[in-house]
Amino acid sequence: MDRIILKGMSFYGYHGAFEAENELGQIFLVDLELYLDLSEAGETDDLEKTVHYGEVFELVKEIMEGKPVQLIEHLAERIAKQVFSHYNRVLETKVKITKNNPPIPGHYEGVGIEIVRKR
Ligand SMILES: Nc1nc2c(c(=O)[nH]1)N=C([C@H](O)[C@@H](O)CO)CN2
Repeated sequence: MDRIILKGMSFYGYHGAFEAENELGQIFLVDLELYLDLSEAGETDDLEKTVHYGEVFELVKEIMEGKPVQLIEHLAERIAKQVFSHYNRVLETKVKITKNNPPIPGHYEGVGIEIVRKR
């Protein structure tokens, strides 16, 4: 299916299950895919016939820079719900959230989760 992709969005937030994370904060990376039919927008060259990815960025930013929660799963679920409630055209969404520097000793590129939700 066609999709709109928002890749490597980066936000500073205070989410986490540990107190240190809530106090110091850290960078969260978000990748988002919206599955929808893009043929009408392609045919007509009309922004009204698709989803404006700039608006979607603002929606994600509000959640990621908003009230701290414990789990990145909860952030991803909130993003998926907001996408569906704002954009009827979107049939499915994939949300990936990564922390590159969580307070976990060891060597790794990052830790994260990915969810796929259908309307
Ligand atoms: N599945 C998850 N596991 C963990 C999370 C999370 O959000 N989802 N969070 C933490 C801590 O906040 C982590 O950043 C530091 O250990 C632990 N595990």
